[in-house]
Amino acid sequence: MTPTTMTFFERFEADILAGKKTITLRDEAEKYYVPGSVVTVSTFEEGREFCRLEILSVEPILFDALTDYHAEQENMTLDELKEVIQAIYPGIQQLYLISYQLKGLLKVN
Ligand SMILES: CC(=O)Nc1ccn([C@H]2C[C@H](O)[C@@H](CO)O2)c(=O)n1
Repeated sequence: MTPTTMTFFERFEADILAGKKTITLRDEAEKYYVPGSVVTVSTFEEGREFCRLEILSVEPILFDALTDYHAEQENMTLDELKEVIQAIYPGIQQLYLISYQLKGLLKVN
């Protein structure tokens, strides 16, 4: 079944809404997103919905193949990006690069 939701750590919300963060790198468990589908995005911490994203592509990529270009799309340096990924997924090699575009903001209650 096509996933319809995605979570992000709250600290990345502003960058996503500003269009500064246009990819995310996830593990095996999140490789099932479907290009063309739209997902509702909420914060991991509180489950607060804040936007909708259209999934543009999902591609496998190895941790060791990450470059400055990927970091730029995450609005980070490559060192920062690698540190973030290792903190979330210790020791991971196989990642999935999910690119997306902002489809709409969700109203704050
Ligand atoms: C909250 C959750 O379930 N998982 C993740 C995994 C990754 N991210 C962010 C962190 C980096 O910007 C990229 C690369 O992994 O994606 C996230 O916000 N939440």
